Amino acid sequence: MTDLGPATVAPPRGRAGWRSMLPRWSPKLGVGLGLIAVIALFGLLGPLFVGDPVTIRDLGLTPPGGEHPLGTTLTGQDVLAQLAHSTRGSLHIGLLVGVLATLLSALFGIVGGYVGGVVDEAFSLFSNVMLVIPGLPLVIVVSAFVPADQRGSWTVAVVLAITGWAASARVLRAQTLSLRTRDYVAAARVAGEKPWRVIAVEVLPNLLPLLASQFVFSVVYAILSEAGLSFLGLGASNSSTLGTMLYYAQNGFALQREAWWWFVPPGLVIALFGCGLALVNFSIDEIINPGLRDIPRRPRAEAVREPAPAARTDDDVVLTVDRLSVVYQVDTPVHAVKDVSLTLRRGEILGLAGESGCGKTTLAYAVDRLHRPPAEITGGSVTFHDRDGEDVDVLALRPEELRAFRWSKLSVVFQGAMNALNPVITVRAQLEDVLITHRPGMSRAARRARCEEVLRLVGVDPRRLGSFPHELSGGMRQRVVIAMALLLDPQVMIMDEPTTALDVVVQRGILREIMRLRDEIGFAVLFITHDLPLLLELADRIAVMKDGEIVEHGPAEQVHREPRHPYTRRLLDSFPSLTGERGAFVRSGEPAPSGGAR
Ligand SMILES: Nc1ncnc2c1ncn2[C@@H]1O[C@H](COP(=O)(O)OP(=O)(O)OP(=O)(O)O)[C@@H](O)[C@H]1O
Repeated sequence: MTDLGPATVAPPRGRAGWRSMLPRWSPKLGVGLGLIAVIALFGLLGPLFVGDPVTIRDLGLTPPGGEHPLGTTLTGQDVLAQLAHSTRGSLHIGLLVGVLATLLSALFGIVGGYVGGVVDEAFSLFSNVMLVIPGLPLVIVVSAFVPADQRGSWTVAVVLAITGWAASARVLRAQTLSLRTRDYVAAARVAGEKPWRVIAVEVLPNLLPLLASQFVFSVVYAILSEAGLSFLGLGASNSSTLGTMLYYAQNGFALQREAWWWFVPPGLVIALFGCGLALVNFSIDEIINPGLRDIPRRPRAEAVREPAPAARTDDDVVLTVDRLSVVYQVDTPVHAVKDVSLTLRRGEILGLAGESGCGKTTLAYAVDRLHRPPAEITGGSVTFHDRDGEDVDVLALRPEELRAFRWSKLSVVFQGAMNALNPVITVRAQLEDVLITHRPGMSRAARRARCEEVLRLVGVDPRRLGSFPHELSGGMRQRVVIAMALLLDPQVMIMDEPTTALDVVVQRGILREIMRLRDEIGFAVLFITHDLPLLLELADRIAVMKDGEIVEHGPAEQVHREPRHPYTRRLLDSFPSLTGERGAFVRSGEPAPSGGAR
């Protein structure tokens, strides 16, 4: 199933793995790197070409021009020379703090999180204490405590580093706690690797994008904080930085004298450098969470939808999907659903089978418009034929209409949906929530009665309404989700591998329940699975999907006895001796005569 959840950092494997940890080229990254490169070069090489920044001339304040492209200060010192040396000083402190704070946060966050136990508790306590101490006042106190003549750039860097690592350590700890439970980390531990090696080889590479982002953040924090400290007269005494420049400009009443050339350049360099680092940070964020990437906007000429069919051709049809196409607009666009046409009749179970990756989930999401960028519907239509005779063009519904349509006319049960139940809310509250949203006029008593009714329908004791999800078995939770999908008496239910996570016996029980409910209530089901033999037992009609296309479509019996497409034959052959007589197990609950109960 398409993973729409939050992205996690995948373990690096081989060259491709390392390449995936580099930021993708984007205008943001280009501008960010450009700004950083220009300012870094200016700081590195500029001092070699400009004169002495401390030389006092008998010029006083002079505006930019001639010999002094950025003018002079009150004491006749060249602003350009000061700017070049100050940029170097600020970069020096920024880099020192970036490295120190990143090392500290890695030590307390990663080592603590991985080792656990007392070490983690002690490290965590220390990080928390550092976190609640207000940063700037502490920096001011510590800086003021160190005598001015000993307050070099190293001292200032150390002070800033010890006040700026704790938040990053918390983030790294949380990520490490999650990583240490991953199978490949457990495998390395079981294989007898030493803890430092597991951290270095298995854990650290996964945290590199995060560490890089923390480093960038620390550099920005350091440059800005140092500027603040220097502005207050508490900065490094032996070096000039952009902050000291601003401090002297302030002391020389540059603003009042309208000597903009004195304070604007250092302010601008700080702002542009921060801006450059922030832009690079965006690109690093995109490695950690690819979902943040910009989706390239493509011309939508081919995406013009055809209007939905004006009228249904068959009174029995409840859903018509006509030539639906869905494309994932990524670097190399993925045409996941190609011109798919399906009709679903009232009360029928239509099975959609196909191997993993053929586009089943994408289709299920698109039919209910639950797809998210980069997925885009590039053509076709979805029409819902309501009981009352109205035809609804699903792709044309406005957001409000769509909200009302979903769940009450067409509900969806996704693979692993049982895990979607909120663990801290009772089953009753979660069921009632749906009714409160969609049936605001319903009385409390009626809501309760309906919740009990649907639970009974799916074979769960209504006394379980007061339970929390963790108090139910996986099968019961899945039944609760199906009950939730039934609450508003929908005419169509889309079920995407609803029982895959369950053991065979529970799976069979639920499938029998679905068939019984379909017979009792009469809703139609679009049942999606990779398990074709299962559909042979369950579905009335079957559509077989391959590479985004429907390659075969017909009554289940026909698909079973006379599969026309070679792919269908291959799918059937891949489950040779496991398939009993069609329908024997699910429909009657008896094992198949061939002894092939699946
Ligand atoms: N976010 C995405 N970006 C790019 N391609 C994607 C994205 N999500 C899915 N795809 C691609 O779309 C195609 C269809 O995926 P989909 O998840 O719909 O398949 P599926 O048949 O439901 O598979 P499964 O049974 O394993 O869930 C696959 O080739 C997949 O790689």
